[in-house]
Amino acid sequence: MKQISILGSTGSIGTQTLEVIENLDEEISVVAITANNSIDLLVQQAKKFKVDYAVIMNEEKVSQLESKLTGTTITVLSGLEGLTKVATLEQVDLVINSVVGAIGVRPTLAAIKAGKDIGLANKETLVTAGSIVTREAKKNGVKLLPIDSEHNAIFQVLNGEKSTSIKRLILTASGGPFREATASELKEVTVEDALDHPNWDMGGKITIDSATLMNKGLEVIEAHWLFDLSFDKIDVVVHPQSIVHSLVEFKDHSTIAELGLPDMKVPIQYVLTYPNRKENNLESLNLAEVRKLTFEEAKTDLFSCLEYAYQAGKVGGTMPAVLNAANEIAVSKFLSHQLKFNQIPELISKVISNHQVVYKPTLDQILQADTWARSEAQKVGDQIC
Ligand SMILES: NC(=O)C1=CN([C@@H]2O[C@H](COP(=O)(O)OP(=O)(O)OC[C@H]3O[C@@H](n4cnc5c(N)ncnc54)[C@H](OP(=O)(O)O)[C@@H]3O)[C@@H](O)[C@H]2O)C=CC1
Ligand SMILES: CC(=O)[C@@H](O)[C@H](O)COP(=O)(O)O
Ligand SMILES: [Mn+2]
Repeated sequence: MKQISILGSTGSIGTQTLEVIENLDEEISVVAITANNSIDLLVQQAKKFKVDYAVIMNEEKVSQLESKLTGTTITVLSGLEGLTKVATLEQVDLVINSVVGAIGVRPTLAAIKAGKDIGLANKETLVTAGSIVTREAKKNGVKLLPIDSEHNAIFQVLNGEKSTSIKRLILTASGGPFREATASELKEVTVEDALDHPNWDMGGKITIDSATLMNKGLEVIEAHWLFDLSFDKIDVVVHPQSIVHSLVEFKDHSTIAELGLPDMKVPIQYVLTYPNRKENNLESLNLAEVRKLTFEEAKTDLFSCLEYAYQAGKVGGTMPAVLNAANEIAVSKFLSHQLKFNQIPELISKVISNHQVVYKPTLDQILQADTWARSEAQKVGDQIC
């Protein structure tokens, strides 16, 4: 039986992972689950899935969690140490990383060094430390199985095909809720408007990233590392229906895509059962009902985050970590009404232009750049709002 740890079990991907496991015609044992603050949901999941470990990131909530799990055999752990411990447990075969943000870097690296395969939803880990994560994965013979819908689609299309056969990848983007907005309308959008994604029901941070197109920018960098391709071979096309999850154009001009209804349970299940496919009760795609699949260019003049991500990716070194950290701060400021929507790219642009890049960085240098960018972003945020 496959044994797994789920980092971030209380989030959008985490809860859907548990739902897939519950409905799967294959026994998967959930050994450990983790949350940041959501104690009640964590306790409910821990009891239902009879886990061995429940981890709470926020150290202030440990005693609360302990008291709610009194009388069970579940071990309570906390903080980054707890996350790292459950990512490296002897009995675990696969670690699902569905936390949000660069906080996922250390547990992912620890899991890889312990020889665990990774089901990776947490794109910020690859954006921040892709060079080290992919190097260590190769060295330790572990699989990085992408959960992110576009990368999962490409992974399925490639199915072991050599990267030298690829002409280019084409990542699809929904365009987000402001695909048709003008520059002046973008200045006035609210948090509520930005959280209203047209096709996907996701956590707050990624939903804002989709609205700014930073999500697609992060995904371009994620694809660079996962599929070992230069940035000039990774394109983005806006596809408002989110039915075509991404495409690969091969050298011979065959272009192959993976299609489906927008439902993350499909890529999650593929990762859980990989390399096998299992029956499920999800809905079939009915193209006659969908009727129209449309495609258009991304408006990088209005959504400059996508351009900044390409630039940061091409510069390399510590720059993508800085882009990511600045974005994490900008999004959290926007969500707490301290920044306007159109100030998100402004803040990121100022932070990346103030950064002194370290090329071929060590993990410590990457994490230092991440820390620097967070504090710089706070300063810039205070100046511009
Ligand atoms: N949702 C989706 O459909 C998709 C998501 N992704 C990626 O997957 C990742 C997760 O996204 P999503 O599930 O939407 O996010 P959510 O915000 O819904 O969930 C995040 C999870 O991580 C936990 N968490 C949050 N902050 C921390 C922290 N500082 N330390 C440890 N744990 C933390 C949360 O705990 P708590 O509940 O206590 O806050 C929660 O369990 C992101 O990287 C996202 O980009 C990729 C493709 C699709
Ligand atoms: C479901 C998923 O993979 C998200 O990353 C999704 O792609 C977000 O939608 P956008 O295409 O709007 O960024
Ligand atoms: Mn995606």
